[in-house]
Amino acid sequence: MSTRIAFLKGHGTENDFVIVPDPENAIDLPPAAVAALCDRRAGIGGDGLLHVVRSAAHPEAAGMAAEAEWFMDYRNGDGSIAEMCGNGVRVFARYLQRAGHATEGDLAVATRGGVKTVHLAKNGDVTVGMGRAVLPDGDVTVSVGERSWPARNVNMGNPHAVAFVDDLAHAGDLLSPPPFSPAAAYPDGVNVEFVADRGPGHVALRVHERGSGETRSCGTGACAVAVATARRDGADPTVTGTPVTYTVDVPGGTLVITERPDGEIEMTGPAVIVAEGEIDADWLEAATSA
Ligand SMILES: N[C@@H](CCC[C@H](N)C(=O)O)C(=O)O
Repeated sequence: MSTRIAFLKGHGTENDFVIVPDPENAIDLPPAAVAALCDRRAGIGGDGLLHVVRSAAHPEAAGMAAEAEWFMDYRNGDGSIAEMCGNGVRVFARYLQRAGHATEGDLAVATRGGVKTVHLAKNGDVTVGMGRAVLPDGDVTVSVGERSWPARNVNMGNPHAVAFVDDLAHAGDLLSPPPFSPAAAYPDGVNVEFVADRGPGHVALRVHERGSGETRSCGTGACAVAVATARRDGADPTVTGTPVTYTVDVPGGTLVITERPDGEIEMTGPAVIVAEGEIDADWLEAATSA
């Protein structure tokens, strides 16, 4: 009988993840294994994978172990590595709570983007301190078919291009990454958000994620959108001392983003575990070497 590997499935505003608990970092997860697990037809299916490892057991996180017991080793659906995943870290915290490693209240989680504080609320919402946005200078353009838009370059630990559009349908089918220029703006690729106004302090987005394609939500993307919209609207809490909050509708739900006067950004939304089961290790090995 083949070995079995435990997994769970979860989502945050329908940004969905395969969760692989592996406290001692004993499971080999090369990019092909991650892509096989995230495959929606031949695998379990997910926009990405959350490898749950004790910080002390992972070479990229050992330096954060004193601050955060657990490391979110996040992978995109194509197996590539990303610096940060905002919905992922909220689902990661929900998993830790379910597994008895965390309780309601605050929890520190190590990520490639540094240690993040996550708050598990009584009402089921999960809030994460996402850190500060960086807005590099320089004009960026993104395009879809014949249309192109100026975009705001926003770094949330990972790269984003935020384009304001009249109609979200103008983003087309988003079956391939929207071209951008100049190429030097994003040497490692980019997540592209298309944003439409819905009312005061209220926007809606569609997103094409680097390494995952169009997804139903992107937490770092929603934060990038909130900051880009605030600056477009002439609001900068670090200058005025007044926090700014945006409701961001994503295809899979709603996220609430607040930028505080110290520049720190908080994101709140749901995080749900929907299933758990076992992966057949023989299948995974075969799928990985195929
Ligand atoms: N869905 C995530 C972002 C995941 C990483 C992204 N695809 C990248 O490559 O930067 C989120 O919720 O932030």
